[in-house]
Amino acid sequence: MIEIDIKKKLNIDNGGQLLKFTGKLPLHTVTKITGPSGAGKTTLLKIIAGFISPELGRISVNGSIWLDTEEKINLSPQKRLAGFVFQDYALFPHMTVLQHLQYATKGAQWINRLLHMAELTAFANHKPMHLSGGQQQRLAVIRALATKPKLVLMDEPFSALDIKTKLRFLPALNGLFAEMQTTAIIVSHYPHELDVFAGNGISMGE
Ligand SMILES: Nc1ncnc2c1ncn2[C@@H]1O[C@H](COP(=O)(O)OP(=O)(O)OP(=O)(O)O)[C@@H](O)[C@H]1O
Repeated sequence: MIEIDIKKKLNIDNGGQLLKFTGKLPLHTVTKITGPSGAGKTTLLKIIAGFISPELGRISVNGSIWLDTEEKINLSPQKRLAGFVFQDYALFPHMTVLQHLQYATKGAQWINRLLHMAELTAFANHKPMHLSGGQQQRLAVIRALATKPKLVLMDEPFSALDIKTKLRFLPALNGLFAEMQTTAIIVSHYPHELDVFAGNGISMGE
């Protein structure tokens, strides 16, 4: 179980808005987060990953404390070991597709499997600027999975994919999550695109 109870001030320069989130998210399944723009979905994912610190709160994962502002505990992102798919992909411009994956793992078979799933095998030696938006996004997804993280946090990870690609890629991803017993938290503006994943939905800011 991931137990979250946090408070974070948002928009400090613009009047202030409080992001309050309390929830218990089950392990080994997908939690789907939706909500209007500005509700704080990205901020919540970054707080769970450890990239942003809330003013107040507590996060524990399977009993181990990642954050406790009262106890002054705040594990670094490196210690939380979550895979993260950023909304803007955050790829390395100077690295090829293959190098992105080799940076994360030495497992050649695993890399080949991820490339195949993302339909990127033929593009292994391409740098991001020579990939389409959808290919870049699929690379961001498989890079996040390359270290075989127990927890994957994905921010709008399918927004650049066309419907046919989604119909192939999402079920494959779902199968991989089941096989690896992955806990995933996925933010999407389109809740129905996540129907392939069993799991709970959370609506923020409505
Ligand atoms: N590190 C931060 N500290 C304080 N406020 C922040 C921080 N990062 C973003 N914000 C503010 O928090 C608000 C919510 O942003 P966030 O990106 O989390 O929303 P969102 O629900 O993901 O929106 P979208 O669906 O448009 O991506 C924004 O108004 C933003 O300016």
